Amino acid sequence: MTAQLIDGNALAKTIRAEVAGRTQALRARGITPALSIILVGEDPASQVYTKHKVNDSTETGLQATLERYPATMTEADLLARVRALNDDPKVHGILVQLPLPKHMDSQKVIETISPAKDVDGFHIHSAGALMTGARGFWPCTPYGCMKMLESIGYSLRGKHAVVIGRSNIVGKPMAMMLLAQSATVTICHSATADLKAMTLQADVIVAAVGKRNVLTADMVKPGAVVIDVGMNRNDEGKLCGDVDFGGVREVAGWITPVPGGVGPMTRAMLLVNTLEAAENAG
Ligand SMILES: Nc1nc(=O)c2c([nH]1)NC[C@@H]1CN(c3ccc(C(=O)N[C@@H](CCC(=O)O)C(=O)O)cc3)C=[N+]21
Repeated sequence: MTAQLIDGNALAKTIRAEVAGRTQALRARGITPALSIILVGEDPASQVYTKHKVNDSTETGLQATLERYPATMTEADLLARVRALNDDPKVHGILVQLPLPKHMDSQKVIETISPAKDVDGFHIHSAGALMTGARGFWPCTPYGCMKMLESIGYSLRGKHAVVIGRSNIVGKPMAMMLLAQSATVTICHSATADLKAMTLQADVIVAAVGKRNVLTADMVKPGAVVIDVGMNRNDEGKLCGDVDFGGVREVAGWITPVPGGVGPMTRAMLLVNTLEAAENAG
């Protein structure tokens, strides 16, 4: 049996349509949701990603501004720019594209963003809110994964979810979101002794490592839901995830593709967070 596909492009489109409707309603009240994106340096992937985010925003009726600065920008100047955006009532969301040049302390930059405008959900305030169940912005990638599970009507209660990866932007917040839905959650990482023993017990597997073929067919319980957060290139230069898609799709019950899976959902949830930042302000 071949797994059913969870189509991130299609779901993201539905979410964007909802955001567009709510944005229109806000604009009728004189508030235009506005996102400021800061890109420092010339990283080609970052240039593509930020352009995508601006286009998504514009097409959905939000206002997005891309500010570009040279890699030689000082950290002090960047912090000053972030503070100015914090103080600008017309700006509802602030996104500083990562990675930043090496001479900057990314965490310090993120902590300078006002939690009310932290639409990436990377601020410690947002992380703490997620952990305690308080209101706050959820990081877009794991938030998008939760929406994908919701879209197939999947109940996490009592299920075993295995998250592979423990980053602050995906693995850890993903585990918190799954836990909040009453899943039993295991977080695996590079020091996990027997990854396969863990994943074979999983009803849901989220692969968020950033390495090809972290999850292969022999590691998956028949019928499991497999969510692939990876964004890698294969030997032919084609985009691929962390999951051996061809093999795993023959075992899993549901699977997300790369491209067209978690990536578009990440961008859609950024729009949702920005809209909600504007709704909160209005
Ligand atoms: N402050 C900050 N916030 C981020 O959210 C952030 C960041 N920095 N730095 C880089 C990563 C990466 N990221 C992606 C989001 C969507 C796709 C995406 O839409 N991918 C498409 C393919 C796009 C393509 O063709 O390259 C897909 O999977 O179908 C990819 C990558 C957000 N990031």
